Amino acid sequence: MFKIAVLISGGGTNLQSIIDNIENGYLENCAIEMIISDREGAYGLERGKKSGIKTYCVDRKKHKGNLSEEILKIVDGKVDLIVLAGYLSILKGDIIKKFKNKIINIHPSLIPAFCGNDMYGIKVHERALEYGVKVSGCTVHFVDEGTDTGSIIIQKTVPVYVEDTPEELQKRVLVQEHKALSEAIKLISQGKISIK
Ligand SMILES: Nc1nc2c(c(=O)[nH]1)N[C@@H](CN(C=O)c1ccc(C(=O)N[C@@H](CCC(=O)O)C(=O)O)cc1)CN2
Ligand SMILES: NCC(=O)N[C@@H]1O[C@H](COP(=O)([O-])[O-])[C@@H](O)[C@H]1O
Repeated sequence: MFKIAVLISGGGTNLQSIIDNIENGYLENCAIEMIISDREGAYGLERGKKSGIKTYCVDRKKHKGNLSEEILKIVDGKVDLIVLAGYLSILKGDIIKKFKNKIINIHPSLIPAFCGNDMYGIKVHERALEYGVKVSGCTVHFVDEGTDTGSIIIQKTVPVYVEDTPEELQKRVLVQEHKALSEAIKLISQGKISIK
């Protein structure tokens, strides 16, 4: 069984898409071993509890200096892949080394556009609309020491309309995020991803 830890910070629709794709057999050899949030009250934790998945909260405020170390203690030796699904804290230190090319992230833009520090959530779509892009989308990439700098695995595009609000663009991109994330997990679980 290909074991996954999913890290979240908010509503957890990307997490839910993984749960659903395991249940419907698309991710047939995968299992979510645990869900870890960096903030209390993240609705993604409720999603996990409803599906009988072990949940943890490693609060980013209580663990200001050792957040990544605390997460490593939970996942070390227990999972094959760590999935950042709307996770808004930057991972640092040993976890990056120990899980080299075994941590992936979903970002709501076509990296290298609209990414990096302070680029998350609705802000990404606000910047894209301000810039006037005609195409946006999402990126699944490996996580390294930088922010949104790891090797790209999958990208999916969406059209951008001049009348779009940030919320409308976010909603259109989110549909593609849910597809891209499970596609990447499936390929990795099948050993079909290699890095040049
Ligand atoms: N080592 C890495 N850790 C993380 C990465 C990564 O690429 N490398 N990706 C992020 C997810 N992310 C973009 O996809 C991202 C998340 C958060 C931020 C950011 O600026 N966060 C703020 C705090 C926001 C909050 O807590 O509400 C900050 O750090 O000041 C940028 C990009 C996950 N981890
Ligand atoms: N840079 C990271 C980032 O912006 N992540 C974004 O947060 C949202 C979380 O939604 P969810 O909690 O419903 O999955 C998603 O759009 C995800 O791409």
